[in-house]
Amino acid sequence: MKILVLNCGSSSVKFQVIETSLEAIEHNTDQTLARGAVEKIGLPDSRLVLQVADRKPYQEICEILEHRAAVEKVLKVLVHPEHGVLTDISQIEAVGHRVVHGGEKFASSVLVTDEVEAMIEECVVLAPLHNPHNLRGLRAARALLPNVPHVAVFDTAYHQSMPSRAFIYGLPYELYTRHGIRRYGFHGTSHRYVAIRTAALLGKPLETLKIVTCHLGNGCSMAAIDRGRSIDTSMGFTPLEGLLMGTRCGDLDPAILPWVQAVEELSLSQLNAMLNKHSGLYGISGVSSDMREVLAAAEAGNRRAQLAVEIFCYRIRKYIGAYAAALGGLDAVTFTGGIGENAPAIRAQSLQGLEFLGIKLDPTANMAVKPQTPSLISQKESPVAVAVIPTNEERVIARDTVRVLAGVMPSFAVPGNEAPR
Ligand SMILES: Nc1ncnc2c1ncn2[C@@H]1O[C@H](COP(=O)(O)OP(=O)(O)O)[C@@H](O)[C@H]1O
Ligand SMILES: CC(=O)OP(=O)(O)O
Ligand SMILES: [Mg+2]
Repeated sequence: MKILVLNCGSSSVKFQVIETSLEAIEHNTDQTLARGAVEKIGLPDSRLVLQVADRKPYQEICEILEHRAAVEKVLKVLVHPEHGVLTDISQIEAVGHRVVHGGEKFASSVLVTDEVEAMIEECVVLAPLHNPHNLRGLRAARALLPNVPHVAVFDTAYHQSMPSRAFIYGLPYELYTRHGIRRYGFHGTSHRYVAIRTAALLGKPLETLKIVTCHLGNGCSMAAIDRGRSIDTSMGFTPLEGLLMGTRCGDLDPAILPWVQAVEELSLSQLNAMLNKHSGLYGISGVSSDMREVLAAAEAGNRRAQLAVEIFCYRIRKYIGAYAAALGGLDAVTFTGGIGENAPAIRAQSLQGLEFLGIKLDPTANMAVKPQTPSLISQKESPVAVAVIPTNEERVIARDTVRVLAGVMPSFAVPGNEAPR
């Protein structure tokens, strides 16, 4: 089946066309036919980029004002006689959508109906920065491709297996029962995919492994995966908690917030912007939110850039220790995401001093990791394996679309793990 995968952000629509099937999933032979993005939606210099294997990337600058126009543009370029990969739009048999927040309503990927769309709308209050854009893309695609099934794949669904001790905060319980304030966790499609690929790389059944996965991109999160199930994760009610990120602060003392708000006379939206946009690597280094630039500045002797990198790695190390304890043991640590896959110095520094846990990094293998190649970077005799696995959230979305349509999509909910309502 040819599946169109859409990941709609605030100012971008990322897309892929993936050829997959139940057989392809089993043999890991799915194929990406095209990938691309519409970026800078709403600005006069919006652009469309399309990459097709063995062809020069195609780019077009054009004014695209909103998400529906962006999705329309994507469909148009996909059937373009010269640049496209499809002869006709009817070749798209289904559409898979990334939806960031599914709340407690969705513990699995689902076929989109009007009722499901309304339930996703109800989750907008939980993720005001992500869900409205996802929903806009979903609606546009359903309107433009009304005759094919649409499937929603949630960042939060995989973490619905967490036990209540991991997802309830130490706040008045009514905040949970009335407003759904709890840890949800994000990047679930990525954590799930790299855990499965880690088991395959080790040649061991996933059901026997305790794995800590580190998704380090612009947003960063870690998960403790016990025999294939997420039992804890570092992001929380929103994608702000946990690790230090490009522009997000991660863990902090919540009492800082009212204090800073008062002393700096900030509005709520300014406070939100401070936490989400002006913190993290960028806020500490003052250089950039991009790890490559922060590393270059650190290398050149910039003390604040060095400190930002140190804090970034130290926090990963703390979470590895915490999750080894939560899991009651550790078989593997896996790195993924733009930083996790491409920055050997960050991997090495994050694992520094963890030999006592059985983590013995092979420095040569760590330096030798090739792009887009699953690699083992621990020493042969290391009790804990360390892996680098390229993530592929779009592939999971395409696969889940096939699974949902075939009626073989599992639920990640674990009976007994719910909290009293
Ligand atoms: N070679 C590299 N060395 C260090 N960091 C890198 C490298 N390549 C990419 N990155 C970092 O990866 C991050 C982006 O990760 P990515 O997973 O692509 O982001 P997104 O979450 O937007 O998908 C940026 O901080 C970028 O600097
Ligand atoms: C949920 C989240 O943080 O997503 P991203 O990493 O794409 O920002
Ligand atoms: Mg990402």
